[in-house]
Amino acid sequence: MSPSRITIQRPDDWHLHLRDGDMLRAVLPETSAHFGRAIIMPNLVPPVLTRADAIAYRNRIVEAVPASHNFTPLMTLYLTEGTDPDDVEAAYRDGTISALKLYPAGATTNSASGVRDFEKAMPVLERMAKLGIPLCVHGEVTDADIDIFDREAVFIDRILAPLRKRLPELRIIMEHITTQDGVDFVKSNDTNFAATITTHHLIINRNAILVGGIHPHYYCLPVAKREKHRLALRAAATSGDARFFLGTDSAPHTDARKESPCGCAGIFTANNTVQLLAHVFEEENALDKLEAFASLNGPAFYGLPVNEATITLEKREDPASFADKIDTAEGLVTVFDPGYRVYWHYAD
Ligand SMILES: NC(=O)N[C@@H](CC(=O)O)C(=O)O
Ligand SMILES: [Zn+2]
Ligand SMILES: [Zn+2]
Repeated sequence: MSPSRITIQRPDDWHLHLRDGDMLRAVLPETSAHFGRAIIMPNLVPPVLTRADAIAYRNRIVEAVPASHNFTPLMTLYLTEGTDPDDVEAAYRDGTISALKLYPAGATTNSASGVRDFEKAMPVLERMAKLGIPLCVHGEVTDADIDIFDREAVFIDRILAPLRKRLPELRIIMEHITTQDGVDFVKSNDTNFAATITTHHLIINRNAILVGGIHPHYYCLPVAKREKHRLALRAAATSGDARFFLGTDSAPHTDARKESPCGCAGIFTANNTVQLLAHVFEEENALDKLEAFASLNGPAFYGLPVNEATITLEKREDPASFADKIDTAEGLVTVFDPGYRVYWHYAD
C-alpha cells in the first residue's frame, strides 16, 4: 500500500514562463503558491537579453508576488549570437542570473532572436564553461526537412553531442525532454548534464492532441510523443536519478491564441502540477522519489540549498478541485486537464 500522506521539502520549478504585465500579475500567484523558486524563461517580446533587462524583469516579478507568498525568481538571459560575455559574467557574479537559455532560432514561442550559427555563440559558451554558468537548452532542431516528432532526437545528434565533446565543462540542462532518446542521452553523461521533465509530458502522449479532434490545449513544444516515450519519461522522473528534475514549462497563452487556426504552443500547469505529480508518482509506486524530483535534484544541480519549508500532501476520498481557467486581463488561460480526477490535496 502506498502511503496516503507525504511530507517533502517545498518544491521548485526549474523551467517556467511568467510573461509580463497583466499576464505576469495573473499567473505568478499560481506558481508562488506552490513553489519556493523558479527558473524564469527569458522569451519575452523583446527578450531578456542583458543584465539590465534581467534586473528590470526581476523587479517586475518581485512586485507581483503576493505579500503572503515566499517566492524567489531565478533569472535567465536569452542567448543570442550577439550576447556579450562580459555582461553575462557580471550578471552571474553579482547574482542577477542563474543561467542562460539557448533557443535555436524559430524553435518555439518567441524564439526568433535565438541562435542560428552556433559558432557565433561559442565565445559566450566558453566563458560560461569557465565560470560554471548553466545553459538551459530548448533541444529541437528547426530544419524544415526534419519531422517535428524527430526534432529532439536529431538535436541530440547534431548539436548536443558535439557541444558536449567540444565543451565538456559547460553545465547543460536539456529542458523539457520528451523522448526515450533524451532520457538515454542524459544517462550517458555522468557530469555537467541534467534534464528537466514537465508534468504534462508524464501524463499525455501525442494521442491527446489528435484523437477525436484537435485539442489545442495539449499542444506544446517539444510536442508530446508516442506512448513509449511517455513511459521512458515516467521511469526517469520516478527513478530518483539526480540528473532528472521538475521543470513545469507552464506556459500561459490566452484561449484566443490557443484556439486559433495557428494556435500557440504552451500548456499551463502551474496551479495543479504538485497534486498531479503526487498522482503520477503514486501510480508508479514511487511516492518516495517525488521529493528528489520536485525538491532536491534541481537545487543540487544549480548549486543551491534546498528550500527550508516543507509541504504535506494527503490523499482523500474527495477529488481535488482546481481552477480550470485563470482569468487574466488579457483573456482566459486554460489549465491543463489530465483527463482524470486527482485525490491528492494539501494537508491543512
Ligand atoms: N513549451 C511551449 O510550448 N511553449 C513555451 C516555449 C518553450 O518552452 O518552448 C512558451 O513560451 O509558450
Ligand atoms: Zn522550450
Ligand atoms: Zn518553456
